[in-house]
Amino acid sequence: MYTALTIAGSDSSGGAGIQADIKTMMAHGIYAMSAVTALTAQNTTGVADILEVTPDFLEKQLDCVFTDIFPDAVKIGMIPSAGLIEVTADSLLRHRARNIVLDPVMVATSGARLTDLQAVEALKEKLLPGADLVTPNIPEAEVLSGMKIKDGEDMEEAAGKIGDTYGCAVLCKGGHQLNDANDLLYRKGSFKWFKGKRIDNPNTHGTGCTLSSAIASNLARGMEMEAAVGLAKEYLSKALADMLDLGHGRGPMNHAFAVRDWRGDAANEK
Ligand SMILES: Nc1ncnc2c1ncn2[C@@H]1O[C@H](COP(=O)(O)OP(=O)(O)OP(=O)(O)O)[C@@H](O)[C@H]1O
Ligand SMILES: Cc1ncc(COP(=O)(O)O)c(N)n1
Repeated sequence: MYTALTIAGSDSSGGAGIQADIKTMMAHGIYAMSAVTALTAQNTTGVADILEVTPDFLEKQLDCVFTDIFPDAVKIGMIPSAGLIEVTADSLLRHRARNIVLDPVMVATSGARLTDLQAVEALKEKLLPGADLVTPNIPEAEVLSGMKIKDGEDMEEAAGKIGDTYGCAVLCKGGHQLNDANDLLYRKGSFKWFKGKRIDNPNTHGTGCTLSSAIASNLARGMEMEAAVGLAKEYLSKALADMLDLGHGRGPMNHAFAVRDWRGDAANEK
């Protein structure tokens, strides 16, 4: 059995964070494990509160996982503070973690800040250099590259800057563009565009978490980076195109499309 670990925050509404990661990994046939960085009280309309774990407790979770069931891939999502980032980076290095996919979560779809400003600096200094792939959306790529992004050419320049500065592959996600949903992979000096048709669904809560967990799941199976990204984008598009509509705000996607074969019916029908 292939295994993966998510290091992220819990989303009480189940659409993003640890919950989205585990659903995605399960749908990929991966044994999913988690190290929780924070509890969030949130739903589709916003984040009511955040309760961080202590760095010491995060370190213990990571030690427990790595010394027992070594993960074939690691997905990193929301880490709210610099102290928690430092512990994570040290632990990944100490345990020689592999296939590390870093989603540099900063702000939720609902607009709430999920990480403080010192955490962004620690992310750059400690986590990016050890990651195999970092997956910023456009606003995050602007923060990491220090430049404004208006079009595809700017995405290429920003992804190149981030990749060359931190020595990792970069997937700049285009979900925040108006007309299409094209993502750009920069790796070892070359670019590859993953074209996506924009799906007319406002329920995009957790798209970034889902995409990065799907990539980590594919890497855990031993897939090459390009194939892993391409297949992950296909999974994300299918989950979004299923048009699940839950909650009063920006709702989650449907991972259940992937288990319909087993159920023999539409798992989301009520
Ligand atoms: N309306 C859409 N139609 C098709 N694909 C989309 C749409 N919105 C986002 N995506 C895709 O979803 C993935 C995540 O991209 P996005 O830029 O939304 O990341 P994000 O902002 O980190 O996500 P999150 O909503 O979790 O914060 C990308 O592959 C992107 O192309
Ligand atoms: C615990 C947690 N992690 C990540 C996100 C980002 O996801 P989104 O931008 O879709 O709200 C979130 N809202 N909550």
